[in-house]
Amino acid sequence: MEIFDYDNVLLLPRKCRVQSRSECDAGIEFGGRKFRLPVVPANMKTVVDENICLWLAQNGYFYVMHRFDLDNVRFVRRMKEAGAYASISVGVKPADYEAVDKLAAEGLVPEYVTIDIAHGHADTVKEMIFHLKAKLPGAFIIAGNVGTPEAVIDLENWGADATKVGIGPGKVCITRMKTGFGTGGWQLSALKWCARVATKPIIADGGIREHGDIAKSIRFGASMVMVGSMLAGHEESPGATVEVDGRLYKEYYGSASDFNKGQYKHVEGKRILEPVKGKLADTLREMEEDLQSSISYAGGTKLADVRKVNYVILGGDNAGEHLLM
Ligand SMILES: NC(=O)C1=CN([C@@H]2O[C@H](COP(=O)(O)OP(=O)(O)OC[C@H]3O[C@@H](n4cnc5c(N)ncnc54)[C@H](OP(=O)(O)O)[C@@H]3O)[C@@H](O)[C@H]2O)C=CC1
Ligand SMILES: Nc1nc2c(ncn2[C@@H]2O[C@H](COP(=O)(O)O)[C@@H](O)[C@H]2O)c(=O)[nH]1
Repeated sequence: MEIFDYDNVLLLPRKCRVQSRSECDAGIEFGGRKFRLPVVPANMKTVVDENICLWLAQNGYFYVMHRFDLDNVRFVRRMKEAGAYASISVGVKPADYEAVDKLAAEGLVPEYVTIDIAHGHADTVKEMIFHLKAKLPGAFIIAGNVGTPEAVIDLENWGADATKVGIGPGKVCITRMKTGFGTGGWQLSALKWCARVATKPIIADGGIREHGDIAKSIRFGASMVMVGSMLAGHEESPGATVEVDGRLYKEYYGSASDFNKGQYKHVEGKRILEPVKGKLADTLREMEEDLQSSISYAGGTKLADVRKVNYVILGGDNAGEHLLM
């Protein structure tokens, strides 16, 4: 198997077919809705909050609300009252089952439910998928996180409508160091490996450091890309603002960090400071423009055209050109 990652792959251009990049559509259909970008901010407490999720929904973006210290029933009700779609996260513990039951009892069916646990290739996820299918039929179920084709096949067979791939490539992740496991350092080739067997959409989760990494994720099989650090640290981001040597930063911490958990137990995440980088809307607009450029370099007019390009691997044992024959 070829092993590579975002920083040692480049995509190869094809003859341009547009007069202007504005002709290129970076939008994506996902779970029955069309979104402006194949990008979803990570469902983390320092990346999204209720107001950001509502803004994203009302402005044509996909979002997944986090599941920490949150009343999912109240959140779904608020989104519905605002005329927006609801997209929540759940875990696999008794409190998560209770929340699902309450939603069902009140007739509040979220359009999207993400089962979000560290080791998503698990019977606990299978049981939650079955429960969601029974109690909230019609919800689009995303399940993860996983990092192998076997896991993608199992989750799909258990009923997941999309899978989330990425164990440990995140910027505040320490899973690799703490456990010796994961896709950190080879996330892009793990995505390619998983996408070969997937029959439903994949969300590539973690490790995006540049806007161009979004196009690379699409090339190797992602339908959607989950982004944490690059979408944290904005003026409206929920993390606390910290001043260091006269410069402003926002905190960004892992969901499995002691900062999120409130205790030091099974910690697999850390806290960092992200320089404050303006408004979220401006970053998303720039991502869209950059993706439109990517599509034009691919010789296409739509996102799926990026899937057709050749690529090179720079340096290392797998270095070379890879042509689609
Ligand atoms: N993408 C990634 O690489 C990672 C992401 N995270 C994020 O951190 C957050 C917290 O995750 P998580 O700790 O799973 O959530 P929870 O604390 O809600 O735990 C979910 C359930 O899974 C169990 N569990 C957790 N890790 C493992 C494991 N390695 N093997 C077996 N069972 C496990 C827990 O039990 P118990 O605690 O008793 O073991 C619990 O029953 C999530 O948002 C998750 O996405 C965390 C780590 C890696
Ligand atoms: N191993 C851990 N992974 C975590 C934790 N909290 C979140 N995450 C994952 O990271 C991505 C975001 O990655 P980034 O590179 O874009 O910053 C997020 O979506 C989760 O999957 C954690 O505590 N430990």
